[in-house]
Amino acid sequence: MFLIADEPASPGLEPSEGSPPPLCRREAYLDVNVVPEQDRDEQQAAVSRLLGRISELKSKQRHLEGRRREALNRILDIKGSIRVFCRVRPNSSSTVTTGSEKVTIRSAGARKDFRVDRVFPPEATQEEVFSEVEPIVRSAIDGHSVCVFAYGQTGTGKTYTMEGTAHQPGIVPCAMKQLFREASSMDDAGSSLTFSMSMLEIYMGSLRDLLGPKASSAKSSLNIQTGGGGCVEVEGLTEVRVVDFKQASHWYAKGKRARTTSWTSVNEASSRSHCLTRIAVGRPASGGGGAARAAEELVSKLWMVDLGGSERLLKTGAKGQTMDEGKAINLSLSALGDLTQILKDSLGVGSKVLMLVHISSSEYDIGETICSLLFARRARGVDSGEEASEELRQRKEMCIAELNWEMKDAEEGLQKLRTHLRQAEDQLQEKKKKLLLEGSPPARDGDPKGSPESPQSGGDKGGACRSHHPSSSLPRFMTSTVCSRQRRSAAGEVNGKARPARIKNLSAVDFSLSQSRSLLEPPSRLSSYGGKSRTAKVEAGGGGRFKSLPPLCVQGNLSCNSTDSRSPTLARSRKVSATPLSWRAPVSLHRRRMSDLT
Ligand SMILES: Nc1ncnc2c1ncn2[C@@H]1O[C@H](COP(=O)(O)OP(=O)(O)OP(=O)(O)O)[C@@H](O)[C@H]1O
Repeated sequence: MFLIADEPASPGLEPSEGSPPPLCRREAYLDVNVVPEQDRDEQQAAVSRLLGRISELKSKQRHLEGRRREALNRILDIKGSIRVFCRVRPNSSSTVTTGSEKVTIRSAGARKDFRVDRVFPPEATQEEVFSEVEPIVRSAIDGHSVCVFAYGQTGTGKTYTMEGTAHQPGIVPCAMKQLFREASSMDDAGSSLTFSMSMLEIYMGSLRDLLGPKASSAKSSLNIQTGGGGCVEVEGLTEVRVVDFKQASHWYAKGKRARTTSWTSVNEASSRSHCLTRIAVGRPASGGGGAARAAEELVSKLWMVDLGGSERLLKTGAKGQTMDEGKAINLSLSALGDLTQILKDSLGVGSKVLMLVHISSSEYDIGETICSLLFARRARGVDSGEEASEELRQRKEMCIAELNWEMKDAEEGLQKLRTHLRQAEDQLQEKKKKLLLEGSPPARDGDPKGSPESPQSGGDKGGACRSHHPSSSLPRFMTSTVCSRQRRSAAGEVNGKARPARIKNLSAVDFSLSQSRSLLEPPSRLSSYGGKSRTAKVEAGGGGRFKSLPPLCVQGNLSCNSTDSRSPTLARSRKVSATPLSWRAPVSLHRRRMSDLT
């Protein structure tokens, strides 16, 4: 059988009565689309070989993606699962001086140093800030839940850092862009990821859905529901599926418009609320288990939170008050108390928390600046000025350098693999086309050899909804006191068992616990701090998975390996029934108490 070059490819086409003249047949024989009968088997074999090659490349790709992911996760573990950065707002003042990990406050002949994980001086750009945040955001793609908080005195640049401007985009838009970029570079695995977005604010004690239809954008009653496995859902919260950065930006702009801002004497566009942007990254649950199982998704959440100004009440609500450090810290803890219930499934084992503390360098703001830095110290889990020994720091740095190398190596390997994969897939398409033209169906694409496990689904996915009780692993600065637990148990939460909960009860309890705790503590002063060092954070057991690392990395207290078996995942489809009660007033409750004190 011959096909004529200009004719449409019609499998099984036979020469008709008025067949073309011999010349025409001869031309057709020279055409590239013509596959002589005897070549068919060879073509089929070539297709099979290509399918095998593609399968092999994909398997290597999964392996390298796994290596990259593990290396990143270990880097983040070594750096600490709760990290604190400090950004200093541009101001012409010498009260605050900065090093790469140190902020120094000078006032009235006194001086105090505060250590954080990274300092961004006034001249730091948005790109510089995001470059440090980026690995943490990336781990959301890898299946970990991530919370990024901007905290600090009003007017110090929290919204600037999180939202940015049209020309200087902040963390939220940059993170959205990065998530989609990462997903698109992951080929098959990336295309199975889903992204959905929600925005809410906590305003005057109520939750407001910022992406809801106009009618419901007024104060609405959203309930916090805790599923059996500890998964937290805000019932009724709008969740929009987004497929690219453009869509995500559109919804983000809508949410920002709905956010309540108003004028205060301190900041012309002061945020009067905590604004929470959530991007839920969904991936198919691995492990088979039939159609029902396949329909399930594992979800990790990236929360980006712009907290309301930390001292507004003291400065604008209670004018003329002398700054009291204890009260200010108390207020900041209370702000986080607002969020405890909403975020509790994203703050446990395996999750990454980043607190971006914003300070002003002005002498006038020194009280709030110190409060913010004290809070940063507390959040970081370092109660004393003593830091890890120089030796330990060096070991950490060595380990991180090795793991960075490992990650870079894997990324380069992935880059090459992608090129080979593209080439093989192009060749396969060519071959298939030819076989189709020939009239014989090409061999079916088989699944890649080996397990079709999604690269994101294996291993420790502490960030995806977990079946352990999340409150058992909340960061220390968000955990409850004995007093609050007693009150909580009186309110009906028995033995920490997860059960449907309304935020009204728990949030109010968390609030008062934070408050009572700080009020019981003596006000902090520049000179006296005591407590534990942070070295325990980098002590990770385990070994053997990074055998190529130098001995330094696996000896002593510090290991590049960390395994965590306590992070089973929970499919998002688990939901609990609605409780038609709204929650209200923890903030206003708190404010009343604060004003009682002032
Ligand atoms: N690093 C910075 N570089 C340039 N401008 C900044 C920077 N930080 C803050 N600003 C500017 O300072 C002003 C106040 O910042 P912003 O609104 O972000 O403060 P905020 O901490 O979010 O305040 P509030 O808690 O009251 O909402 C804005 O005009 C912002 O553009």
